[in-house]
Amino acid sequence: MFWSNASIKFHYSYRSYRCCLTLAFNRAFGCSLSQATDVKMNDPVENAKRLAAFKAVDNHVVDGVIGIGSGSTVVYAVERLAQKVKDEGLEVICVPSSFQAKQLIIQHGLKLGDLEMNPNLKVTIDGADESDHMLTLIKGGGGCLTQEKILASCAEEFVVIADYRKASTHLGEQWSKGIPIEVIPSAYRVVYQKIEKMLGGKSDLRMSGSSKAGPVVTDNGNFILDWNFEGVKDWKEVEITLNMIPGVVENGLFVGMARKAYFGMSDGTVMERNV
Ligand SMILES: O=C[C@H](O)[C@H](O)[C@H](O)COP(=O)(O)O
Repeated sequence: MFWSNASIKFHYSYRSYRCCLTLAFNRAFGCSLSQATDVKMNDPVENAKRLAAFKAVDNHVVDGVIGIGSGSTVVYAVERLAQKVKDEGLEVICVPSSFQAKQLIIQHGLKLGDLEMNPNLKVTIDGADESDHMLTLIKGGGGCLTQEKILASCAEEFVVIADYRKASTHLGEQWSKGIPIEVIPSAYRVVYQKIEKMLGGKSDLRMSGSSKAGPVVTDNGNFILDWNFEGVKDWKEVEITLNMIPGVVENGLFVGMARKAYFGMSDGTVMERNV
């Protein structure tokens, strides 16, 4: 690789900037940069996710089978679970909702289960893209929703963890990317047309971005449509209508499933919502 003088200069000044930052950090807090990974926790959103996740695990996880959702907030829940297994001898079997969740469970040395062996879950802990005041959720922003909904449906308790940006009064207040809908690839076009005809709004086939040409492919080998809804009054009806369209595998509306949510706030507190 050939570097220009300008990029070399930038590289070295960035390195020395990082170095100074590390030293200043170590002096100020008496710990290494690795302990403070961590600097990430200086990010109010990451900190909020972590607070919510830790509190949910502390309040809801007991020995037994636990459903593990997907996304960036769940990372902290798994971290906390692993701590509790190590420090308190908690005995859990973790059932993943995605490839990502499975990797997290394995990386933390937790016991991995599946729905075939462990169909009854004590609790499922999962993130959300948005929640209204009744804990109606939009999920699937990260492409995982079908297994998540299955795990939520198999659990005695379904607990949501999220940061403050996800807590709305009505869906669509903060989340502008629509309702994710997992579809059989060959049917995406007809599903798209039917949704438009039956419910209005517009759908977009979710594309992969720069790392792969073409659409996002889910863990199940399907595509995702993001439906930009308008004027919805009854979310349960919409959830059912979407799932009745041939070719739809599942949609990211979770209606009446969650009874408890923890939202980490920017001031370091955790807001709890129950329904
Ligand atoms: O597809 C992804 C899942 O539904 C996630 O739970 C949701 O997108 C929330 O993810 P995050 O915790 O990263 O905000």
